[in-house]
Amino acid sequence: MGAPRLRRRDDAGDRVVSGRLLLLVESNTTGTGRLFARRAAELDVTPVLLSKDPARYPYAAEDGLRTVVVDTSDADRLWEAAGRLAAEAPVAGVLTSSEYYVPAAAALASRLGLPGPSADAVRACRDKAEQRRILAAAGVGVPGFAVVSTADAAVSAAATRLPVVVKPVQGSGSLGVRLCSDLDEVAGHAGALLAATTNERGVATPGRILVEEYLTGAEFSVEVFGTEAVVTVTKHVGPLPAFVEVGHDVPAALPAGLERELRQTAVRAVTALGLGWGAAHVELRLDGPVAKVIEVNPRLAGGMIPELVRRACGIDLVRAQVLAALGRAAHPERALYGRASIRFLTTDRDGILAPDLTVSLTRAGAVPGVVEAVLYRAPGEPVGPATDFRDRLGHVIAVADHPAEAAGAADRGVAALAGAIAATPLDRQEALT
Ligand SMILES: Nc1ncnc2c1ncn2[C@@H]1O[C@H](COP(=O)(O)OP(=O)(O)OP(=O)(O)O)[C@@H](O)[C@H]1O
Repeated sequence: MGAPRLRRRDDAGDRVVSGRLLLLVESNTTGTGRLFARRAAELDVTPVLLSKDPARYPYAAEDGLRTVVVDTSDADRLWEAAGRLAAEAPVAGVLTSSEYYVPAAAALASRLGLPGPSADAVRACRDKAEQRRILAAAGVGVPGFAVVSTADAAVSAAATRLPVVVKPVQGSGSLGVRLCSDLDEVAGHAGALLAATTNERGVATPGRILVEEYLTGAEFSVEVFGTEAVVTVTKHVGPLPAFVEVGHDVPAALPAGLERELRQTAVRAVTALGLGWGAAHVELRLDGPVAKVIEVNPRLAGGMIPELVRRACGIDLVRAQVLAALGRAAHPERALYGRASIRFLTTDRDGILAPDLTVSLTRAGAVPGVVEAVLYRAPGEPVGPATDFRDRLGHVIAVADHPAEAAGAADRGVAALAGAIAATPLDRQEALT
């Protein structure tokens, strides 16, 4: 890789490029991807986004982020791209904020001799069936599950367990995760999932799905860094049969015993999976007094959770993750004792966004405690009921000293934001004709 170089001018423009590069392999599309690049720049490292299609991330152009177009699903193409960049300036780290590219980033980091999680561990973890088997074998609580590759096998597995959750073995953002109440629904949904040959990133699907016992207890996540539980988060999901995350409260307000149960289970899960490097996002549901793991993501949480943790606890998990990738010590210590809540805007019916969104945004922003109100869609866009994270329309973040105040302010804020949803496209069409 050669010795560190002095600052130089970037070929692609006249931005100043620092002596070392942080390679970002693709990005998530909702929030933290942008923050990784910003934190890197704050640490005097130049972020470079490696992507098949950088246009997927509008923030890259908005922030003037350097991008390299490369087939990120091909390890050798990534290696060659890293080699070309290393000829310009030393590569100091490799990271991703995208669930889908954690194994690719880990493998590239390892090949370059840079810090990162075990590529084998993250690959196994990303396959929810494999993850379930490892956790069950290690005695970590998980819902009852069956791995199947035909709709008939899904029906057989569901027969004694109804209602069941039927879901892909790989995925993110609750895509394809559905509660099925009878065997016809199981057959229909399992058949639809198995018929899809590629996921939403265009990657081939494995031809297996999970049929799981439905846990009805409250849902939480524990944000783990290394093998330390940093913070526990209360999660809210929208109406069944989908499981769209519609809000988070940070930190969760819990009795000490329950907090301990969640934290210990999350750390045992991370350890059993051979993770323990950088951030992991562990989702759990209660089954009586016992915490059971819904999923371990071998990456930083999405859904703006890192931003809530920063606002409530003064812990910057994105910065910690970037520091870890650069091989620098990162100790996420709590520095604040506030509360932060987010509520996502969703709708239960077809509609359209108003031509002027500023009124609703201003009203939401004016709710005491609200620190951020955002809409993700343009005026006049059609909207409809949410089945996965992509159908969320915006969010409101509120902070306060007490949990109920932060949650109440976020609820009031998102209710104000809902004023942006107007008549259905059909009504509008009729009105226009
Ligand atoms: N066995 C189960 N019992 C109860 N709820 C479940 C179960 N499996 C999944 N869910 C619900 O569905 C949501 C999404 O499931 P899961 O985490 O497996 O999918 P995902 O696509 O990886 O979602 P995300 O990226 O949001 O974590 C969970 O947060 C939980 O609310």
